Amino acid sequence: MKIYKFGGASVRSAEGVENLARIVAAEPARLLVIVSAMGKTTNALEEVLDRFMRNRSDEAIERFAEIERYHRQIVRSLFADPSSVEARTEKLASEVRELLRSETCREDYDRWYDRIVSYGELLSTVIVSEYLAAQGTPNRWLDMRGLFVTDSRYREATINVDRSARALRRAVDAAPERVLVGQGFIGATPAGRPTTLGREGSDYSAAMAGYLLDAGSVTIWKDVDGILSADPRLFADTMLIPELSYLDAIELAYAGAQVIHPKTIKPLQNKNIPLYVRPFGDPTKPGSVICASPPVPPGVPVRILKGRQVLISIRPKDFSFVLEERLADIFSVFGQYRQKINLIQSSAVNLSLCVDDSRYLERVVDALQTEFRVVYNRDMELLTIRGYDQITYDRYAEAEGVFLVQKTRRTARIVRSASH
Ligand SMILES: Nc1ncnc2c1ncn2[C@@H]1O[C@H](COP(=O)(O)OP(=O)(O)O)[C@@H](O)[C@H]1O
Ligand SMILES: N[C@@H](CC(=O)OP(=O)(O)O)C(=O)O
Repeated sequence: MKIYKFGGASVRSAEGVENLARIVAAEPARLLVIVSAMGKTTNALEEVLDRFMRNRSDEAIERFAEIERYHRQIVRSLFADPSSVEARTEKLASEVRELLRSETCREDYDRWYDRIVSYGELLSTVIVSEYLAAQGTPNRWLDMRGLFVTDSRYREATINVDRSARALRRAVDAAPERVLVGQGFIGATPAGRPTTLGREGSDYSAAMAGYLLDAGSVTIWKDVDGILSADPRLFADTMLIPELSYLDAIELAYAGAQVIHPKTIKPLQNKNIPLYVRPFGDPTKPGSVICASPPVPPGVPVRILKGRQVLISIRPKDFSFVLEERLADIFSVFGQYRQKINLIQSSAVNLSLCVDDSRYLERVVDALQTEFRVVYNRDMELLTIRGYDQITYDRYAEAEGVFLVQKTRRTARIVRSASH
C-alpha cells in the first residue's frame, strides 16, 4: 500500500486533476490518494465563515457561490457528462448553504470553522474520485470524517491512533478497488462532529494514513522539484536536496519551510516509512526522499524564511532576576491562546520570544501585562539557516535590520525586520 498526497496547488485546475489521474493510473500498487481543497478554496471558505460569524449570511452565501462557480468551471472542463458529479457536488453545496442560513448560535468560532471549512476537501475529492472513475480507474471515495477519529480541539484536532487505525483499516479492507480517495485536513470527533487538523494539515493526514496502514511509502506531489535549499518564491539561488534525514526534515518544517507540514515527519519516522516529495509537473523526476539513512547533512545551507512574526520582550515589573521561576506561568498564557512560539532567548531580566502574528496576540499581551512589562515589534521575519557556513551566516546576520541572532552548531536563526 502506498499513500499519494496532492495539495491544493496540484488540483487547482482541470489540467491539475487530469495530471493527477495520469499519475494515479501509472502506479500499479494499491493506493490511498489524499487530496486537499482545490487551489485557495480553504482561504475562500475562511472568508465565507468570517461573514457568517458576523451574522452576514447573505454575504456568506454570495461568497460561497463564487467557490461553487470555481468548482463548476473545473467540472465542466473535465467531464463530457457532468450530471453525476454535479449531483454530488450540489448535495454538498446545499449542505453548506443550509448551515450558512441556520439561525443557531454563532459563538463557537473554532467549531463553526471546522464544520464549514471541511467542505473544501469534500468537494475536491468528489470531483477527483468521479474523474478517476470516468478515466477508467475505479476507486472508492472515503469520508475521512468517519475514519480519522479525533479529539474535539477544533481547528487543531489530534488523531486518536487506535480508533482511527481500526476505522481506516476496516474501510480499506472492505474496498475491492485498487485506488481509494480520501480528504486531507479533516476528521471528526467520536460523536461525528467535523474537525480539521490545522492549516496545511493534509500532509499530516497523508503521513498519519501511512502510519496507520503501515504503508510502504508516502509521496507528496508538489509544484516544486522536491525539497530545495530555500523557497524558490523567496530566494533566487536554490538547489534540490535529493536525500534528507527525518531529523533535518523536522527542523526544516518546524522552522517554517512551507513545503512540508511540521507534524508530517514524526509518524513516518516512528515506523521508518520513507517520504517522497516529488514534482507534480514532471513525474519522471525523482524529487527528494526523507528517510532514516542519510547520515550526512544536506551539504548546502538551507534557508527558511517565516514571515508575519512578532518579537516580544517580557520583563518582570519589579526588575527581579526571578524570570525563570515565572517561565511556566508565561508559557501557559501562550498555550492557553494557542500562540505558537518559534524562538526563545532569555537573559537575567528579559525574555525574548519570536511568535506568529495571530488574532490572539493582543489577548496574550493583555494577560501578561498585569505582572510583566511587555513590549513587542510587529512586521518581523524569522530566517533560519540550517547547516550554515560562515559566508551565508555573515550575509544575513551582519545585515541591516537584524534584531536578534541565535546560533547553535548547525543552525543560525535571525529575527529581522520584514522591511530590512
Ligand atoms: N525548502 C523548500 N523547498 C521546496 N519548496 C519550498 C521550500 N520552502 C517553501 N517552499 C514552498 O512550498 C510550496 C509547496 O507547498 P504548498 O504550496 O503548501 O503545496 P501544496 O498546496 O501542494 O500542499 C512551493 O511552491 C514552494 O514555494
Ligand atoms: N486545504 C487545507 C489543507 C492543506 O493541507 O492544503 P494544501 O495541501 O493545499 O497545503 C489548507 O489549505 O490549509
